[in-house]
Amino acid sequence: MSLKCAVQLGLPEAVQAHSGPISLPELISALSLPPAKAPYLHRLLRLVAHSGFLSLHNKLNDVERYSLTPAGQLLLSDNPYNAGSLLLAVLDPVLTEPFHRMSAWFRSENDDDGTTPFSATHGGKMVWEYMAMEPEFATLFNDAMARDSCLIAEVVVKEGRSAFEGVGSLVDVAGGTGNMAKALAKAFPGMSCTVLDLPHVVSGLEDGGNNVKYVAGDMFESIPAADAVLLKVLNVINQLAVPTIRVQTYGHTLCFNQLVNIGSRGDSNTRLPVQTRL
Ligand SMILES: C[S@@+](CC[C@H](N)C(=O)[O-])C[C@H]1O[C@@H](n2cnc3c(N)ncnc32)[C@H](O)[C@@H]1O
Repeated sequence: MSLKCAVQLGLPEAVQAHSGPISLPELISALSLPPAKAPYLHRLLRLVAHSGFLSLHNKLNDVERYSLTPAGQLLLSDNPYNAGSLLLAVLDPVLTEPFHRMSAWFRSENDDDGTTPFSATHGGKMVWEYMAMEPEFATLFNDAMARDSCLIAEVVVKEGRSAFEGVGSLVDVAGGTGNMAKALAKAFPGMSCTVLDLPHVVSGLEDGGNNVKYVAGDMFESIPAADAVLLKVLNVINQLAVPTIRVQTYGHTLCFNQLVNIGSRGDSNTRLPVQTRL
């Protein structure tokens, strides 16, 4: 929550904009905060530094100064790999409120009606159902995931290159707005990529060039045929479902435990015999 506050205040940008490490009084002024808040900002800075996002420089003339660490640079809003938007999305009350209900949920005996802490908080709606009906939060969340994909895609392309050799077609299941697929299609021009996601996420998105296309659908109903399936965020599927997919459907993992071989191209659509309960 301290980090969320720092991001909302624009602290990373203010630290970055200063020529050299910045002091508390200089930050108070750069952020246009009331001078009386200085002791509290000092505590916040200490916490953010302790978490590894700021470096605390040796006291020069008894003045503490701060600069961004490499992790802190990821919080800058103009960083293409910005992680601040993901932070703001996951710490939005829409997603944090349900955690306040978890103990009550554990104690309740009506689990078989499918209620989750999220649905108990949000009028009975499951998370993706909620997003389909709340475009403002869905945009915040989808943009955050898209930014995250830029960072992860670069690592995957660099470190996991060999896993894609011989893959002519790939479907990114629950691929969001398609940044991962676009990055893979760019890195492997011979591979055609399909992004499967729910209609409210992909409808209206333009196919990204010759080798990226979007398919609106439900992964629990069918998945377009392809050489390989990419599941970037496994916890989209509940913990019980993941082994089910590996064992019953594909059996063999190709890459960073989220790319799964589904056999030869041209297979008929694959069904996942699982249900999500997020
Ligand atoms: C945590 S996001 C991950 C998005 C993307 N894979 C990424 O890592 O940036 C989970 C995605 O799963 C999608 N999703 C949830 N249930 C789905 C379903 N039944 N069928 C297809 N997509 C689904 C959501 O719309 C959302 O885009």
